[in-house]
Amino acid sequence: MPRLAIKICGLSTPETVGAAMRADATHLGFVHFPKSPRHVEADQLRALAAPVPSHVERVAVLVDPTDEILAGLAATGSLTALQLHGREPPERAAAIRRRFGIPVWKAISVKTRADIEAARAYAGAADFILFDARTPHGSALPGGMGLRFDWTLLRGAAPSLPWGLSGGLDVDNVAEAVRITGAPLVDISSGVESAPGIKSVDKIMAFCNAASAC
Ligand SMILES: O=C(O)c1ccccc1N[C@@H]1O[C@H](COP(=O)(O)O)[C@@H](O)[C@H]1O
Repeated sequence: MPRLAIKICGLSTPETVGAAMRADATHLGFVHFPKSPRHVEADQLRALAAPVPSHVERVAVLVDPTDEILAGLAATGSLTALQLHGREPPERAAAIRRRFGIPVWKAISVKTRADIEAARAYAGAADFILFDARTPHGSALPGGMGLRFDWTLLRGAAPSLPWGLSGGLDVDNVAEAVRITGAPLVDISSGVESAPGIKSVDKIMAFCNAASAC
């Protein structure tokens, strides 16, 4: 069976990037969204990603980004994927993929089974679907709030693209999440923090150990 892929998201310091690499995370995520406590500028992202070996994926997390923002990030030459975490429709995802030549992940906010079905519209437009919990109306952030959705909604869903699970994962629930959903990738941000935006080396290690045992 292929190993479970692990994405540690919202990294913003060399120490925690190092911890994620030592813990064998397969994907590192960098948030570029000024409202987020995890926001990193393009130069910071480039510096953080510099020591990361090429087999470890580097994913930028964005919310309804303009082409100008995307051009600045693409110019770092550091990224292997763009995670669109806003309201980008399939046409926008496809246009971004075409223009920047970087694989596109689309985050889908899930509350009901219909949300999971809606992801099918991204076949041919995006490369990967990330199912995340829907944040309450009026929230400051569309993700990274430690909220989970009903994982049983993914039972028998057979998504039309490669996919992963995020939203409210932590060291104590990751095994159950993978058992219920069969997710090939798990993505975590606030579950490996000691406070919003402050990643914990110990929590990163513990989460990766637990996920690797799945
Ligand atoms: O983490 C953020 O600040 C963030 C901001 C804007 C969009 C997405 C964001 N985070 C993503 O949300 C999911 C779930 O996070 P959590 O584990 O529930 O805290 C994850 O993919 C983050 O990349």
